[in-house]
Amino acid sequence: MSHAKLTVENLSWRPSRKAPFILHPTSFTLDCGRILGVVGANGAGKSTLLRSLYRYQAPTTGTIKVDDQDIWAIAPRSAARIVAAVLQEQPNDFALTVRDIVTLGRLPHRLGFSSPGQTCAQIIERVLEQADLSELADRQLGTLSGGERQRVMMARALAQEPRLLVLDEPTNHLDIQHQLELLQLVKDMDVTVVVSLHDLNVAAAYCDDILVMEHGHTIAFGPPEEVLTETLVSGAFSVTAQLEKLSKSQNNHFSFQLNS
Ligand SMILES: Nc1ncnc2c1ncn2[C@@H]1O[C@H](COP(=O)(O)OP(=O)(O)OP(=O)(O)O)[C@@H](O)[C@H]1O
Repeated sequence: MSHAKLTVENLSWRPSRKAPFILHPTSFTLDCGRILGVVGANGAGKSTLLRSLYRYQAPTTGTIKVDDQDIWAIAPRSAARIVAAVLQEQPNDFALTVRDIVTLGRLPHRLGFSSPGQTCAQIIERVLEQADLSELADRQLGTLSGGERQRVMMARALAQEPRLLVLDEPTNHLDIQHQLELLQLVKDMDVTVVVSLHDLNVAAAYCDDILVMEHGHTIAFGPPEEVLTETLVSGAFSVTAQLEKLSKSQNNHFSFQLNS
């Protein structure tokens, strides 16, 4: 895998010509290998932004470039060699085994209907191990827990060897250990990442940059310590946010109260 620079310029989206914009024009640059956390209240437009980034929903305006390649100007198969996604919705290929599903991640790299070669098999075994799935490799998807399935989707995306990885709330369904392991895996990978997260403390701990959305607008972009202030977070989430330094870890930590 190799990471890439992501350049988003004037990106917007609305469902139709007469409909209001759900994503208002947004521009940002994410440097090679950085992790961008996208945060915002329910309905702020996070998934809408991500859908254009993983080439599912065509932008109404603007461009998305991974290094110099405009992902909406190339064929879907070529784009699938550059961008991979892990989504909230999980597939229902219940009869396929974990290894079958992870092997699907290699499809964009295969010629026609050729069968997977030795390099491909090595990549699959490596990502199964990275996602702590080696022991489940021959189990059918339908027999796995929600958290195990989520890790399978992560392994499939890694098998794609993307330069940009887009994750829409990837820690849903995961217990604390597997949440931390998945985020550490993301951090250790040689790939540029855009991830939507609801937990601001997790976002601050694992992301290099944060993009805050409110009503379809990008209201802040930058390193967590600059962006995630009490005032901005309180406004974006309509709560009273309090930031304190934890005495043991010295990490910044948000706590929240309903506005009185
Ligand atoms: N195809 C569509 N047609 C009309 N409205 C849409 C469409 N897709 C999304 N929306 C609306 O756009 C808004 C933003 O949705 P989006 O899913 O991007 O928000 P989100 O920040 O990901 O929310 P959540 O945290 O709840 O997942 C929501 O009000 C949603 O109902």
